[in-house]
Amino acid sequence: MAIDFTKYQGLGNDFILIDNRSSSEPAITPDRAIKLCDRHFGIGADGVIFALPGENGTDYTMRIFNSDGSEPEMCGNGIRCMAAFLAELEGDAKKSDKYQIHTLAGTITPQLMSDGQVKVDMGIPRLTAGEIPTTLAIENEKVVNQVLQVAGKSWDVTCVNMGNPHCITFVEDVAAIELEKIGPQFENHSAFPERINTEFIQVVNSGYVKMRVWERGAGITLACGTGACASLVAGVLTGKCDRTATVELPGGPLLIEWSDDQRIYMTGPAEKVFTGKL
Ligand SMILES: N[C@@H](CCC[C@H](N)C(=O)O)C(=O)O
Repeated sequence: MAIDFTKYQGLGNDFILIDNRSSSEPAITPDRAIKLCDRHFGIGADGVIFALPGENGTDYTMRIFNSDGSEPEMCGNGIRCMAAFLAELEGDAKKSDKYQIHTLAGTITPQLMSDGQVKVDMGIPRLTAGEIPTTLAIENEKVVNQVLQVAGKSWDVTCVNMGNPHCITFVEDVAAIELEKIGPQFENHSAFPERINTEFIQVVNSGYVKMRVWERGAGITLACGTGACASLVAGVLTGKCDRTATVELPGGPLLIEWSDDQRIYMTGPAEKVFTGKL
C-alpha cells in the first residue's frame, strides 16, 4: 500500500512527516526509517515523524524515529514542522492555531503565529542528574560545570533534560570544534546511560550565542530545537546568558525564552519542502 509523505524542515533540521491519524501504530518500522533517511539511497532526512491520534485528552500524538532508527522522547524542530503539517492536513476544518500534542516527554503545545513562525511551549526543563540521566553527579543534584573527560581532554559540561537529554559545553570558537571526531565520543560516553545530544556554545553576548550540535541518533544536524532550549538553560545556570536569547545555529536563528513561569518557549520557522509517495 502506498504511503503519502511530506518533507519539512526547520532551520535545515529535516524530517519525513507521515499522516498516521488513522492508527496508533507508526506506519513504518524503525528499519525502514533508517533507509528512508539515507541521503544517498533514500529520501534523506534527520528523522521520520508520525502524526498519530491524540492520547490523554490531547489533539494529536507525535512520535519520531531518528535517522539511526532509535526513538527519542521529543524533537523541538520536529514539533514545529508537525504543527505546520497538521494545519495543512486539517485545511478549512482547522479550529485553532494551537495544538496540544502528546509526546514521550509529555504534552507540548505549538502555536502557529501570524508571521508564519511557530512558537512552542516546550515545558519545564529537568535538571537533576537522575533526570538527565547521567552519573556525573549524585541523583538529585544539578549537573552544572562538571568535568567530563572526552578525547583526552577535560570539558566543563552542564546537563539539561528538555524531554530528551543534553550535554552543553561553552567554548571560545564553535567553528574550531571537530564535531565529527568528538561528537560520537560524547554521545556514547559511559556517563550517559541513554546516550546524549551534545551542544557546543560560543557566547557572543548574553543575548546572542552560536551553537553547533552533535545529535544522539542523527549526528551533525543544521539545528536542534531541544538543544537550543537546553543551551539557553545552561547559559542561565552558569551566569552566561539572559533568560531570553537568540541561538544562532548553522541553519539559522531560534528565539528562546526561559519564562518566569519556569517554562521554555521556542520560536522559529517550519517549512514544507515537497511531497511524495512511498
Ligand atoms: N533535532 C531535534 C532533536 C531530535 C531528537 C534527538 N536526536 C534525540 O535523540 O534526543 C530537535 O530539534 O530537538
